[in-house]
Amino acid sequence: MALLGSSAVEEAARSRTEHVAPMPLYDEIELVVSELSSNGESMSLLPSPYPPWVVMVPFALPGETIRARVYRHGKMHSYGDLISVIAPNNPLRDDSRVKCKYFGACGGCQYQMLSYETQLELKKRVVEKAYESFSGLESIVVPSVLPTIASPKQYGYRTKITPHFDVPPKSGAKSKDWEVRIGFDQKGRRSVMDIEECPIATEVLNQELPATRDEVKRSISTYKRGATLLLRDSLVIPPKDPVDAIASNGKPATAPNHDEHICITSHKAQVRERVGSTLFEFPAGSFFQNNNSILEPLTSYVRDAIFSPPLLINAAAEGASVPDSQSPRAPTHLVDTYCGSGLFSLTLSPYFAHVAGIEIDAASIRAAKHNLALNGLPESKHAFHAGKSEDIFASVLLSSSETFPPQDTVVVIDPPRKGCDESFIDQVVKFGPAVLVYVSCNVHTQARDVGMLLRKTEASGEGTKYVLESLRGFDLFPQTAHVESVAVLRRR
Ligand SMILES: C[S@@+](CC[C@H](N)C(=O)[O-])C[C@H]1O[C@@H](n2cnc3c(N)ncnc32)[C@H](O)[C@@H]1O
Repeated sequence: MALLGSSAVEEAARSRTEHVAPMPLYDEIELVVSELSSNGESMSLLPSPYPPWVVMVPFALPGETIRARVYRHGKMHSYGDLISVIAPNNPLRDDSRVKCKYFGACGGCQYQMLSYETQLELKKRVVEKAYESFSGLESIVVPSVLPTIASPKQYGYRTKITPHFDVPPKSGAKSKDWEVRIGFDQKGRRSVMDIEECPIATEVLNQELPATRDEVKRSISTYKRGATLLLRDSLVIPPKDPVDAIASNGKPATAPNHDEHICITSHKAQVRERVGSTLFEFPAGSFFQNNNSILEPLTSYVRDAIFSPPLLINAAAEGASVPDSQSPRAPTHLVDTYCGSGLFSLTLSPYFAHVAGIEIDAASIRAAKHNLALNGLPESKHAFHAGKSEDIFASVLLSSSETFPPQDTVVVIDPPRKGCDESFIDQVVKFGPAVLVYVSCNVHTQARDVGMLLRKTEASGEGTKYVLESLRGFDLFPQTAHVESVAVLRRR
């Protein structure tokens, strides 16, 4: 941990004191916060005469003097609850900004007391630090991180929430006063908080939540174990068959309003979302990004990053004409790996002659194929493959029916939080596409994979070289410490 300093870390390892906490559990302690961790928790060094030791406390800000109670120890650090802010960092902190009555206890949001500009700046810093610490790349090859792109909606944006609950203990003293709590995890605890509303969730989800909670409370005795509920915002899907549009009284139903939002609670039911002019339908239980308001800016950014590299934009802005030999030819083929129901393949489809998608979830692949027809896109130029990216990437690209010339191909990589399998990176390196766009909700695994990709390319000795052209955060998760990161790599 940088805050401790490498000599303190080495000394603790030598003396085997890394796990010897210098204070007992539940001690209350006064701290001055040094900085924020990438998950938004404050980090403070214990004051002298304690040995070097960090205490992580949520909901506190750099420069603040706080009182905290330690509840868990780790290696050279402990976790504490915030008891009070003795000296707030004004104007960084403004508690009148907080819109949620559960803020400060719920584990969902970390940043409601901050201005939105500060949140964006903190997320830029998270991307910078991730590349400093996890990419293994020399700073000279890492470009300056561009300002974080703001979310058009900063509250009321979450299109999916998953409140959960436990069942009553079978017997014992606790079972007498037990009351069902339906909501989200309490910060730093394994206990569920009872949550009646969530201001970062969309309006229809908040409208539906009371009825869903009441239903669980009414039927709690029928549950053998705890469960997780699903509430998903959807546009109304028009009936396929005109017969469906006949109301039960036999008269034609009033025409449904297809821009109306409804709440879907069944995993198997279809959800509809619109991104720009592209419609997506997918099963409610399958993956789709949770902040619809920023998806059009995100997909347009990826398109522009592919076709208008910053070098060309800068040259054009300065009035210089770019010689043909220097202007890269426009890619014609797109491979969307970890494609879900086709967010990138479908929104970018008009700009490519051939598009392939790879996704592990067969239901999402069925949805992607359905979404082609939904948007009137030709089946002939698209191919969606169900399977693991690491198992089928090379075979998809080498199959005789779909030829993807590496020098004309863009590969979009958008894996889950754990990042890519190394064997997938090996296949990408071997293939050597013209452009790589790596989108990730975990900038730490992204930095690790991008570093690996650049080193493996250098080591391959095939003469292929990539430039890490741009890095930028997108704020898919306002009020929280999470950031989506987009890295663009171009073959030179
Ligand atoms: C972060 S999501 C991105 C989905 C899509 N690009 C989007 O933005 O809607 C990651 C996707 O990767 C899929 N996935 C997970 N492991 C995979 C693997 N080994 N190979 C292919 N897809 C995988 C998940 O099912 C999920 O749909």
